[in-house]
Amino acid sequence: MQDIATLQARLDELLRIAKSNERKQTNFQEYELALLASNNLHELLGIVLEEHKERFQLTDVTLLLHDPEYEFQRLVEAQPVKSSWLDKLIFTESAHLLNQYFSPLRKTRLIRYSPHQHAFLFPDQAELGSIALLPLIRHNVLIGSLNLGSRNPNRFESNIGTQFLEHLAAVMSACLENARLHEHIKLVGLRDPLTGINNRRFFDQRISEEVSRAKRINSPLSCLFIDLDFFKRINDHYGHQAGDAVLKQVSQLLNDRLRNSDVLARYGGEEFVILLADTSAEDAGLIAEQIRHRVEKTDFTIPSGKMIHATLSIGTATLAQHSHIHDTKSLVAAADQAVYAAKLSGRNQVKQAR
Ligand SMILES: Nc1nc2c(ncn2[C@@H]2O[C@H](COP(=O)(O)OP(=O)(O)OP(=O)(O)O)[C@@H](O)[C@H]2O)c(=O)[nH]1
Repeated sequence: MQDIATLQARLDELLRIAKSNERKQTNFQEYELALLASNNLHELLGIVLEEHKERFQLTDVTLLLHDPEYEFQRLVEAQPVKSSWLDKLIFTESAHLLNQYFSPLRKTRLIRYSPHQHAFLFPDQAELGSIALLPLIRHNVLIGSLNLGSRNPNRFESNIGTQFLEHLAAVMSACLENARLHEHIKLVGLRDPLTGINNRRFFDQRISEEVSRAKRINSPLSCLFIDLDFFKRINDHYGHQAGDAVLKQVSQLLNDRLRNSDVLARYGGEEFVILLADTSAEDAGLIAEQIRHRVEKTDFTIPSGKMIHATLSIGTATLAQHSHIHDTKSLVAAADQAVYAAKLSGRNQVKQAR
């Protein structure tokens, strides 16, 4: 009799566990479907930063993303962001910082919460007992971590199975990457979204046209490569929004200086390029010097309201008849070498390609 009762109790227990697992699985599946059905980055972030917590009865859910080029931040900031997300969406430029939570195995970690070690991942300062840190991996690269926090110290313990969580992390990584690419493609076009000026793709198309034209009418064509000096320091000292503000103001200043026939583009991060049609090497040098001087004298306003200074280095090159600079490739290469020479000679100066 005793045996049957024990057996029955055991069966009841197993049935209870099976039912609970089934509920869990359904919940995970529904959640995954919602992630997969999301249409854009903001919708996806809403699901992760808001729905996740309620659905799985957690105290806090945050997302840490590795964002060395500020791309995610820019895509997120392109639309209004709920203030409640600010403490839940964390960016880092440092792969090292992210790796330190997972290395070397990059496995899901179920651990006791330690304010000393984990406060960065949970800026809300909620009272947490245990946490799960899920590495988000895409194409073998650690792109971020999903951080789940519970007040209950026993909710995430190392002996609990992590299968569901690992599956979820894989789906979330794919969705994040997908949303990022999707937003990126929308922005690519021929304009640079930050500064509103032409982007490199536009420049690459236009330079071939300009070179053909210059050769056809036998007119000089000058190219200016412009690179902000020690720009990393601006980001490091004042934050990347300050760096962005300087980039915008520099593009405005360059734009104001040019004629309609000139071509201005953002070539890369803190690099700009200008094509000056019908402009000799000498005139290009004068224009470059004016630009350099104006930037040096400008008070750039950053979001904190502070005024800061910046300088830039410029390399100029001119395509002309009987010169070794005679096609697109040699023109770009010569201007690039000249700006490099300007940097080497101490920055905040103009160098002309020979
Ligand atoms: N804020 C901001 N920073 C950017 C952007 N694109 C690139 N950067 C930053 O520009 C910096 C360029 O750094 P470096 O290539 O080391 O050059 P630098 O500090 O300007 O030094 P020099 O060119 O040698 O004078 C990096 O820190 C990038 O993160 C952007 O769109 N916005």
